[in-house]
Amino acid sequence: MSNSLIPATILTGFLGSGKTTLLKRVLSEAHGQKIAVIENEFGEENIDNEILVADTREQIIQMNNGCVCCTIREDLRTTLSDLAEKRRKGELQFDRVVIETTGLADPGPVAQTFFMDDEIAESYLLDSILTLVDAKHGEQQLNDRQEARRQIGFADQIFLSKSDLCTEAETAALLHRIKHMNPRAPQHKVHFGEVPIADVFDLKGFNLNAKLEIDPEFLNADSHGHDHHDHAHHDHEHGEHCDHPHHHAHDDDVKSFVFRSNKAFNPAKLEDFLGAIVQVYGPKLLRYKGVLYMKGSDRKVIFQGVHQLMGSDLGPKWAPGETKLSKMVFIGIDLPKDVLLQGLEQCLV
Ligand SMILES: Nc1nc2c(ncn2[C@@H]2O[C@H](COP(=O)(O)OP(=O)(O)OP(=O)(O)O)[C@@H](O)[C@H]2O)c(=O)[nH]1
Repeated sequence: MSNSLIPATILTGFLGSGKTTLLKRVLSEAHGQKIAVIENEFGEENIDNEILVADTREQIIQMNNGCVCCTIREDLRTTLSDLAEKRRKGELQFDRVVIETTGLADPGPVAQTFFMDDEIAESYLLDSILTLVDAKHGEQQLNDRQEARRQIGFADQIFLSKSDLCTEAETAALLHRIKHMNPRAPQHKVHFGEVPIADVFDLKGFNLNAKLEIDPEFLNADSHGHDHHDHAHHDHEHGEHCDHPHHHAHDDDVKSFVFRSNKAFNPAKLEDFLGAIVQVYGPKLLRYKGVLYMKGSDRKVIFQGVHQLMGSDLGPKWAPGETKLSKMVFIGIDLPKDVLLQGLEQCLV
């Protein structure tokens, strides 16, 4: 038991988005689980016994290779390493770790800490990044602050708080905008942090074998224009179409695009291309993930990454009768979509 990897969850969201509210709720509902919480700020409130709090100062260090996108949080590394050691020695018992970032934090260096430091990677498994968005102030925050937009781009799961303070139309518009920034993160409204624990833990956002879930509506909207049906239950004033005026009003720098093809990839070409891409665009790439159809293999290849850190693995076999298809989603800041799509196209057999 103590030898198994400790799951870690990053809880992020802009100032006042409801992180603490959600965390308290989760801690009170996590029946039987002991959760270590790491906060990168001092809370003035009393923390009960089950919660461990470590004071951590914001400090981002640059790694030797000089890549600005490959940073780890040294304070976090030390805290995680101390916690794991205490757990090994039996001095502390906990089943998982939640890291609550400050509202202005960039989740990138926090996430990378789990992949770039061997000692941390041997003790922990990053499960997911959860991003809270304030329904009332989110629109403005996304307009004004890149931190808020990056938090969306990194997310495995979006929680929308305070929708009780907004109209249905406002909420729908915000969720629509977020979906374009990050199509792979499911969206859930939360009322004062009320969420089923299954939406919070063991999401396997960084698991190479996890299925790639992209909202089919998004795929349709992206590739075929406006011939799809709109979100079933929202009574959008603009009817069936995806191109609401609000959609065009925001040209968010955090964007996503999807690559799909029925043709197989040439593995060597693709490896070269992706290697070059992450070298050049690493700082701008937030998250990317794909299920790949490779020539010469009867198995799926799964890949995913954060900034320049990319991992890939053999997945399950293509099932008999299953349509072989590559599907990749890239989420980043001002990515040159056309260059990347054309480049990928050229890696096909
Ligand atoms: N109306 C409403 N208020 C909420 C909801 N969720 C949280 N709040 C309130 O929003 C305020 C901020 O919530 P916090 O949980 O402190 O937010 P936070 O993200 O931890 O804030 P910082 O740590 O300052 O970034 C508090 O007053 C909460 O009670 C919600 O669903 N609806």
